[in-house]
Amino acid sequence: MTATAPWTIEKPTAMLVLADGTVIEGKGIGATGKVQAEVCFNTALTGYQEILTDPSYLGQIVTFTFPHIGNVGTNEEDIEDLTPAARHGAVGVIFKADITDPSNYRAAKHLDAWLKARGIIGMCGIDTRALTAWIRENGMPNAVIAHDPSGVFDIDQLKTDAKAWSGLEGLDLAKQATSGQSSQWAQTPWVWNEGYGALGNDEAKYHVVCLDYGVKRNILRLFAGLDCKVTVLPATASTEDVLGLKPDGIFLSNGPGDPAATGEYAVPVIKDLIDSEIPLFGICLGHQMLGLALGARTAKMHQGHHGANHPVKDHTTGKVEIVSMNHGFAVDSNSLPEGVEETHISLFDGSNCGLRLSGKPVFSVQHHPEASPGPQDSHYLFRRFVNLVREKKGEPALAER
Ligand SMILES: NC(=O)CC[C@H](N)C(=O)O
Repeated sequence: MTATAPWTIEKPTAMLVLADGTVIEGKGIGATGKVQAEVCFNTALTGYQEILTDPSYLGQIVTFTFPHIGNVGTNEEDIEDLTPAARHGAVGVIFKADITDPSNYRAAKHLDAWLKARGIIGMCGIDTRALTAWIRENGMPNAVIAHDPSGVFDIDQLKTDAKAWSGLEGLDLAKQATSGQSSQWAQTPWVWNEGYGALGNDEAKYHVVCLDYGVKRNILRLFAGLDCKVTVLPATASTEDVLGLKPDGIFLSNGPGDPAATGEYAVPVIKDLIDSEIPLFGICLGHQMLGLALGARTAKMHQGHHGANHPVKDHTTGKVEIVSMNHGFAVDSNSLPEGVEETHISLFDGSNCGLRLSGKPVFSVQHHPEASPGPQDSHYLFRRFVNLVREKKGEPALAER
């Protein structure tokens, strides 16, 4: 008797077709249909629901290197996008193993049903190690993922679709991922056995304005946990919209797509905000856009950084933090103009992970200090930001760690 590999598919109901014509067969899961996107791999062992709902993944298909995804089901709490109805997040997903029935006290829905409801097209039963190795070798490919329970696919058409997609480079997705209207945020971080809390109006000492390019909820919660009420503004907000709110601090959020493609509407506003002398903090896309506003360049990476186990060094303290990452573009360290200091680097490849502007309360990081999912080593960056606000008000600094 010949052993059958667990990923052998008798009747494929899903296809991943890469722009170079590679065809990978699998079993369809989640929503049906087809979508063009870039494939990236994520090495996190936990937190699939937060990953899939991170708006920074818009335009991407995530292949998880961890083989068993879905074991703890899904719930209403672990969603990261501000407007879940708009479904800003990953558009496709790839797992090695099929999804098992959930086993967790927080599970409210099977991952397969949740993927269907959210419109995420998926496939399982493929050798995700081989796909990951392919991406490491060749870079993140443009592709089409298709799921059809009939098992009938027009492969030539899928190849044409995969080739025809112009990719993430030059693509502005921040305008699409932004919540598009102003809103208030006061929810504080999740606490074991208690769930999420709320910051009362009289407890809010500071007011932070967040420019939303596709913000994750846990970033806003960490601000609220440090006595900051947050006003979230759309990506296209003007300098006057921001300054009119008289913020104590300004935050530039994470988000999808190419930072350089936001140059026309967002970067000029960020330049004005730097001049305002109000403490300014950026994360991921916000970091890249701040870099552009300061005169640096950004570039597409080969395989990007997506995971929850990346070592990053903070030059300002000499400490190494293990962080959550999700980016496919990066600020080119060699392009940092005078007066802009590189504060953090990736210990995987030396790429830029942070900057600050000398003489101004302005800094940003490439990684995701809010974690969600991931280690919480970088939470100190939120205190670093609040300390800039406190310094301006003549208040003593909080301990960073
Ligand atoms: N997480 C993010 O904000 C991602 C930023 C940008 N879209 C990138 O891929 O590099």
